[in-house]
Order: sequence, then C-alpha cells, then structure tokens
Amino acid sequence: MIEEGLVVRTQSGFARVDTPSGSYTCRLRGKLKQHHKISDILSVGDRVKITVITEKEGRIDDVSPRSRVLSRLAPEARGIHEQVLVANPDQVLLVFACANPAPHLRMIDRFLIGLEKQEIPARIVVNKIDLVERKEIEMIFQLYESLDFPVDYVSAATGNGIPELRKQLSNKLSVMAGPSGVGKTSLLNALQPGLGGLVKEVSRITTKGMHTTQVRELFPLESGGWLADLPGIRSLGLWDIQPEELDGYFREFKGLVQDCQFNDCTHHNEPGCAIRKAVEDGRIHPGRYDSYIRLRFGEE
Ligand SMILES: Nc1nc2c(ncn2[C@@H]2O[C@H](COP(=O)(O)OP(=O)(O)OP(=O)(O)O)[C@@H](O)[C@H]2O)c(=O)[nH]1
Ligand SMILES: [Zn+2]
Repeated sequence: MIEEGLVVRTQSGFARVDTPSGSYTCRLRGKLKQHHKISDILSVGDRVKITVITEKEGRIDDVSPRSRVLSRLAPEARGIHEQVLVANPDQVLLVFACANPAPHLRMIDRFLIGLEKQEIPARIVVNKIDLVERKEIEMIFQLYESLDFPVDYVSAATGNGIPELRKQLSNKLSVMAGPSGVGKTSLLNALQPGLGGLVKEVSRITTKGMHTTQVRELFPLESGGWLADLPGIRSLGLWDIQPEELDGYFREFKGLVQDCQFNDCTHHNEPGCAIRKAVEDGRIHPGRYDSYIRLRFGEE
C-alpha cells in the first residue's frame, strides 16, 4: 500500500511519518540513500510517499519538493555544512520578553535578516506583557509592525493574548525560536497544556552534547497544525549572508539603495548615501541602521 504523509520525527536514520491511515517508522528507500546522507534529503516537515510494510513500519520512496526550508550552517568535520532544520515551515515565531530578560533588538534584527533571506515569514511574539506598561512595550515593537512584521503581545502568566496567538498557529507549521528565559516553555503550556514539557524533553536530548542523537520533532496542535522548536538558538545566527547582500534583507532599505551615489555603497561613510540620508530624515529607524552597521562590519 502506498500512502502520502508528513515527516514528524527524525532520529538516527529513521523517520516517523504520519499518514491518514496511521503513523509509521520508516527508513529511506536504498536508491534515495545512495547519493545523500539521510539528513540532507529528509527533515521534519517533508511531505513523502511511503510504502507501508507492516502495521508500524514503512519505507520512504519519494520526498516532495519543498516550498522553503529553515536551515542553518553547522560546523562539521569536513567544513561548514548547511543543515536543514525544518522543511516547509509556514512561519517562525521569534519569542522575546518585554522584560526579564529585556529584548535584544539587534538579535531580533539578526533573526529577521536570516529569515528574510530564507523567505520564511516571521512573527514576533512579545511575552511577559504583564511586567511592563503596554504603551512602553508598543513604543519598542511598533517599529516592527511598521515594517509589516506581525507582532503578538502575550503573557503566558495571565493568559493575555494567548487565544489570539493560538489562532495564528492553527493549521500551520510553525517554528518557535527565542533566547533562554523569555518564557517559551510557559508559552507553549499556555497554548496547550503539557506541550511545553514535551518540547523541552526533545530539545534536551538534542542539545545535551556534541555526539548525542539529533532528534527533530513536530508536535501536533489541538487546533490543527504543528509546532517545532529550535534548539541551540545561538548557532542559528550563522547564515551564509555575504556583506554585499545584507542591505537587501533590510526591508526599509530596499527602495532606497539605488539612490546611493555609489553602486557599491556600504552605507557607512560614503558621500551621497541615500540610506544615511533616510536615517537623518527619520525614514529609517536609527536602531535598525545601527543593527545593519554592526552586522555588516562585524562588531558586536
Ligand atoms: N511575569 C511573567 N513571567 C513569565 C511569563 N512567562 C514566563 N515567565 C517566567 O519566566 C521564566 C522563564 O520561563 P520559561 O518558560 O522557563 O522560559 P524558557 O524560554 O523556556 O526558558 P529556557 O528553559 O531557559 O529556554 C520563568 O520563571 C517563568 O515563570 C509571563 O508571561 N510573565
Ligand atoms: Zn548608501
């Protein structure tokens, strides 16, 4: 019997595939494996065709083309390697807190740039809104709303904003990322009781050490859809972005760079720079310009 399904878990050469008729533990068909490492062609989020072998086992015959991938550059023995984390994600939730820890705007920008490059829609989720005046929080984050990034204001502690966020996850494959301590686990539990613990357990296995098993998993949402968690947030910053292409991933720079006097303007010290002029005129936020300069010239 042939079935179509979704890869919901990968672990040491095996994949769990959910299909309308059930869930199967699968290996890749030999022919597919010949040319690649399994991790290069198969990831959670992949749509696959399988042949059902037993009630619990199957064989993956075919992997569908991906709409997009969330990947990162991972150091390996033979050099840097692009590692697919999630195939076909609909969106990435960047979770930050409005206090404890205070939001790190440059980190937000760094993630947004990477996602822009990979053409993955981003949502910014601002947690712990119970700790700060709403006006103060919006002053910081309305910048991102003005750039057309959706921003969700929530409190895992009080439940404020949680039903709205739940709606945004429904029937989508969402990936959650964010620095330590912002309340991801609490947020997942608020969205769906028990979910935080499940996610934490899998990421604990994966980030325990260099040589432990890499487990990737999609967690089903009761409202329909799936959620994946990104372990090792720091390495996610490693995207293959050339300095010259960086300005192309700042949305608000896009329509302006062609007005710079020099074609290869770095928007730093050059005369006739349209970007610096826009910063002076208030059309580009100074914080975003600062992020650009730091990313471009590698200062921390
Ligand atoms: N005031 C307030 N505190 C919160 C909220 N959400 C989480 N916290 C607290 O923030 C701390 C961190 O929450 P966690 O859910 O463990 O955060 P995490 O992002 O999973 O953290 P890591 O395990 O370090 O990745 C805990 O003390 C939570 O009680 C919130 O909405 N408001
Ligand atoms: Zn310029």
